[in-house]
Amino acid sequence: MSAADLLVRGVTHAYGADVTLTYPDFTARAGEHLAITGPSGAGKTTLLHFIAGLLTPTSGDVTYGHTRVNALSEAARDAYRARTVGYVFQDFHLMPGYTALENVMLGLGLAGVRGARARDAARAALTRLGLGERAHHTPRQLSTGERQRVALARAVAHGPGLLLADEPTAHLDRARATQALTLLQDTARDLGATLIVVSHDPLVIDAFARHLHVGDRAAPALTAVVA
Ligand SMILES: Nc1ncnc2c1ncn2[C@@H]1O[C@H](COP(=O)(O)OP(=O)(O)OP(=O)(O)O)[C@@H](O)[C@H]1O
Repeated sequence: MSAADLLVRGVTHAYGADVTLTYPDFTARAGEHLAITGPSGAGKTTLLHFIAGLLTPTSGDVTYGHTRVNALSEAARDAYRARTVGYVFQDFHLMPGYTALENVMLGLGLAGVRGARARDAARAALTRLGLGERAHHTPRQLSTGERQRVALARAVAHGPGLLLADEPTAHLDRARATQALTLLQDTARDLGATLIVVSHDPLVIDAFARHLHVGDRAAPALTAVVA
């Protein structure tokens, strides 16, 4: 899967009657790296969920290539996500009873890659991320940094065009955080994927040339600050 342009236009979202989030329009070109910043509660994770097709905004459009993600049926959104998106969740979301290899294979299965091909691709992704020796360990037997690398291996094994990461340095010390960030950026570059990272960590923000600021929802005018 090669990367395509991502367009976000006129997106708002209401969580019940109390919370309405309004987003700046922006475009991420194929293969671009973008950091989404902003205060806690501004709606950064929610925006990542729209892009991943995990959630449909109340109004507006999220378009990836020729796909209007918000207009897809639930089944089509699942298929879009499985084939097009690699998502590294803040808490990794690994299956505790499965080994690292099996966790990566599960993700590949969703993308339609099964059997020996899935095993080979999962092994290759784990090896590329320095986890070849840890493939048969379960998440509980792995360090936090290793778990994060398994989550990254699962996110990239199927060659997604869009790689999304939510607070990828949140659980790591500075040295590990730098390593994780470099890994994310290098992996995205190798894949030719568009990389979008949500973070309020200055380390992450400094590592990205392009930023999109999602403002506090109390402020009516939200602006995109694009370097
Ligand atoms: N399922 C939900 N139901 C109701 N409100 C929600 C739900 N999910 C998020 N919200 C609210 O929407 C707002 C935006 O949440 P979101 O998690 O997207 O923000 P964020 O910028 O990622 O925050 P943080 O930096 O603290 O993780 C918050 O006020 C949050 O409480």
